[in-house]
Amino acid sequence: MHLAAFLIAGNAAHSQALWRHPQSRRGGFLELDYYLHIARTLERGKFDLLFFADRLAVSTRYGDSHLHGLYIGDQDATRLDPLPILGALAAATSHIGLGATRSTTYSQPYSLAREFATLDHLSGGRAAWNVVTSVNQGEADNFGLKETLPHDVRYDRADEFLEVTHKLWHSWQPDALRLQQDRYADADKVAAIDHQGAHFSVRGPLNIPASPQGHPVIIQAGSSDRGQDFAARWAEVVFNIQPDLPRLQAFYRDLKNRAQQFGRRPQDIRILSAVMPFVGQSRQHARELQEQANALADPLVGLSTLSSHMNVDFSGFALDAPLGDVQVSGIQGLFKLLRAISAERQLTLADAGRLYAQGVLTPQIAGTAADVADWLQSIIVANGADGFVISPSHLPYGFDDFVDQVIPELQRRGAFRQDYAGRQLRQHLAASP
Ligand SMILES: Cc1cc2nc3c(=O)[nH]c(=O)nc-3n(C[C@H](O)[C@H](O)[C@H](O)COP(=O)(O)O)c2cc1C
Repeated sequence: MHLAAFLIAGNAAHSQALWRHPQSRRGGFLELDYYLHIARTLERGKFDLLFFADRLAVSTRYGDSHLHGLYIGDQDATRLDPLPILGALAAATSHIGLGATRSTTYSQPYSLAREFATLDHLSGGRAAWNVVTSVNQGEADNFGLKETLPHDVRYDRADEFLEVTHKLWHSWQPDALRLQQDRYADADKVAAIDHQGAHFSVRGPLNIPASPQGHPVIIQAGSSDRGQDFAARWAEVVFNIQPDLPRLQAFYRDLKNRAQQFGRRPQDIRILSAVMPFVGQSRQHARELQEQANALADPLVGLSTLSSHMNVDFSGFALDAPLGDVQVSGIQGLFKLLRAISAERQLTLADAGRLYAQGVLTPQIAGTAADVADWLQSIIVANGADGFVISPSHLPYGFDDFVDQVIPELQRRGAFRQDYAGRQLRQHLAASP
């Protein structure tokens, strides 16, 4: 079983009520020690990695203005840049993987290759990149685009982006740097990449020597058909959000098969599914924790976040009517899922907004440590996932209960590592307990 921790360097996580939770430290996301506590707790729990999701705009789709999202504190209201935070966490940890989101639509390959090569050197081989193509008009507005690129064009650009960054990361042979008095580097072991493509023209080489991992671990979370092809070609870790076992198994089977179509082995991709655990001393206590968190979820916050994710303004839709079928250019996989759940449970738009605010459809598990461990293991055994993205309901202490209660239970069962076998992230992902 592999475990990743889901973080946003801001007021929310998957739960958009996170900042309103009585146990959350409001404004803590602006302070370094907030992240240091989280990272040290997760490393104590032997997590494979922690990673920060990210977005490059406040929500501006709901009501075609930023006022609503900021007034009520939706998922995109405030986000620090995750990479400087990871640099600080690299100094405070020694084993846990450190992942950050960067957009292929609003970055340049050369600068992004430097950011992650730098992190990989400074962390001793623990860097990971969650590759996104970005989803909404607010981001396009911040980067000079009249409108967001069409969905599949974003992925075509992303494919070329990954080709260029991999060429750059490997433009130095591992032993090229000599640091000798008479020879700084074996220059003939460092090659220009001379990339000329539809989207990028990059000469290279990178001005950073080969890093410990060679290149960062590549993470992706697309769930559309095109998104899954992209993942099958490039991703070593794939995140997904699926509400039940049949959907988990279908996604797992499909993606593992796609990997083989791209000449890769099924085990080359670790599929981690998002889950939000509520761990109690009793089942009743756990349910109370879950109800307390969910009661803080405001339907209009969820609709503001939904508007941002789907790049559609839901402010004009009737709250008491079902969620209609609209063409979305954002996270198509998630919208399809929300429509299916809304139909199954006959949700109104307000209900769907509340559900979305609770956790962006991330399934919630409430129970004792043994109950949560049972559920996690049942998904692994049923080939629903290779592991999980653990999503917090509050921060900075939202992972403490899981690390203090569920990890020891999983370790006792032999279902999770007792300790790290190596120092690098790719080693954690290769190891099975
Ligand atoms: C667990 C998870 C985390 C994600 N994190 C981000 C993120 O940080 N930033 C972002 O723009 N999109 C994020 N997404 C959305 C996907 O990265 C992807 O951009 C989106 O699913 C669109 O792809 P699709 O149309 O192929 O589904 C996330 C999705 C999932 C399931």
